[in-house]
Amino acid sequence: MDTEFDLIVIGAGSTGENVADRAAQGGLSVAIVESDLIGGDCSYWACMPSKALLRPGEARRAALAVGGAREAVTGDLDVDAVLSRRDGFTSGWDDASQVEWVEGAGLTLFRGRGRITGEREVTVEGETTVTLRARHAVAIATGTDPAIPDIEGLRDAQPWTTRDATSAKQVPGRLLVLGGGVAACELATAFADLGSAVTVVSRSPLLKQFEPFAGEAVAGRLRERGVTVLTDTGTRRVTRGGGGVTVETDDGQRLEADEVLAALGRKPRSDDLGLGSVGLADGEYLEVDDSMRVTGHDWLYAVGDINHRVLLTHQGKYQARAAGDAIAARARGAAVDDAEWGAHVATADHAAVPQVVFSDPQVASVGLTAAAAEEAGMDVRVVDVPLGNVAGASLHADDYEGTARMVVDEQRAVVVGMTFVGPDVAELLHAATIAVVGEVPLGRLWHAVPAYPTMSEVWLRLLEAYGRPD
Ligand SMILES: Cc1cc2nc3c(=O)[nH]c(=O)nc-3n(C[C@H](O)[C@H](O)[C@H](O)COP(=O)(O)OP(=O)(O)OC[C@H]3O[C@@H](n4cnc5c(N)ncnc54)[C@H](O)[C@@H]3O)c2cc1C
Ligand SMILES: NC(=O)c1ccc[n+]([C@@H]2O[C@H](COP(=O)([O-])OP(=O)(O)OC[C@H]3O[C@@H](n4cnc5c(N)ncnc54)[C@H](O)[C@@H]3O)[C@@H](O)[C@H]2O)c1
Repeated sequence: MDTEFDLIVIGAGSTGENVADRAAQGGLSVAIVESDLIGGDCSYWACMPSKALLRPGEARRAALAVGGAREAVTGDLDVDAVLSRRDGFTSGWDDASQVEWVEGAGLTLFRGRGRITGEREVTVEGETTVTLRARHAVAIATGTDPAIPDIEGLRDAQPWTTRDATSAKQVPGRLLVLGGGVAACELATAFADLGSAVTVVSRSPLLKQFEPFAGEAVAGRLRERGVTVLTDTGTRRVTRGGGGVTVETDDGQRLEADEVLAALGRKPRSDDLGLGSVGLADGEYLEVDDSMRVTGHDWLYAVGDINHRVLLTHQGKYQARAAGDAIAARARGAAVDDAEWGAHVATADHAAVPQVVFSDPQVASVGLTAAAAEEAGMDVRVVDVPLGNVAGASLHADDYEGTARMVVDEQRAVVVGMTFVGPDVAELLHAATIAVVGEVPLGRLWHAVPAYPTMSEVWLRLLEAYGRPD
């Protein structure tokens, strides 16, 4: 068995697969090490199953919002059918098709736990133990685990994590969701759709990293649908007993449910990676440059969630393309284009990250919020328009409600941030991403004509509200 490769990748999630693939396409021999399912969290316990749980409720709501179609909706969701469709997306938590892909991509797969045991050396504990050596580089793409913070009784209560919620086989009658971030909002929406009586307990407003109107809209709709949303309320204590769970909040409320979901952020999967053997701290996120090279270690890369730049699948894969190409270029002794926006760096991580929250309503944003742009010292102008006034939106759904916000850097007259909130706004986002990444001057955007009657005409409303530059 070959044990020496140009590149060894630890972790075959969406990020690790892409680092390995790019490097292999660049002519390197690549080993990829995975201790669980090939495909990682996104395929089995995060993006795909969560969106599969959310989509049926969203489709039902979309039909209910259109007169004529509304009359055809005669029942609730079929929970078993929803869970079974979700199981289809995770292939029943079987990674055979991903293994086929790995083989087709020319990668060598080692199943087992990988640990760094020295410079350019990885030991894999699987059915047998094998020590691999890297001629050029090792890339860590081990992702994150759900964090269980030190809330009294929480760990002992064995809460559901996002992993349990996305792979749930049953729908709890009453579900308490702790947290107010993206996972909490999406999973509260999904389980409310599936019939749970849901209570959300968040120590801050919902979705606080987005424009304030986003979390307000999501909290408003959850409440309209009967979900109890407690914001600015911490959790004091959690106890499990008598077949259920009790949560006591900081403001003295006592909440009971059949299950509690801790959607309270993530922690790095780096506590058992052997980082100490090369002078790095165990259990921490890894600090990297824009080509994902770990500070002070020119042979070591950290890509995706594990570097904590942006915890999103598409951004991890973007980093992976840059890092895989950079590793291949450096191995060949070729030039590395690491200038801003170059081929071998992930510049967009800093100020042009797109994200969609698949809540009700959806939230789609890219770049900076108004507050973040101001904090960055920009001369900011904010333009808000109601999406419901756009012809395409009024056709899309009766009484369509939504908001679009454009954040402009006045000095450069370019868009630095955009947020859309409303039903089905996800697909509006990429045009905004192009405007932000391309730094398209506002005057030129007037020539990007949105088709009539689509929701994209909101761009025209935003430009008109801003005023045509001379
Ligand atoms: C509920 C939920 C929903 C989400 N939805 C979205 C979404 O809609 N869109 C989006 O962009 N992002 C979403 N995210 C975030 C997204 O899931 C992560 O950003 C993404 O999965 C990170 O990919 P990764 O490859 O870095 O890590 P992972 O996917 O976690 O992959 C890491 C892999 O490394 C393996 N591994 C770890 N340690 C070792 C070791 N020592 N040896 C061998 N193998 C090891 C693991 O088993 C795993 O397979 C969601 C997250 C959650 C929790
Ligand atoms: N659609 C998507 O793109 C999507 C969906 C889900 C998750 N994700 C990503 O996955 C990552 C994890 O999601 P998440 O929602 O778990 O993380 P998050 O960081 O978005 O939210 C964590 C929440 O937990 C709260 N919290 C943390 N510690 C707490 C404590 N001790 N007591 C009370 N509250 C506490 C925070 O205030 C926050 O509301 C995020 O980066 C997110 O962007 C993306």
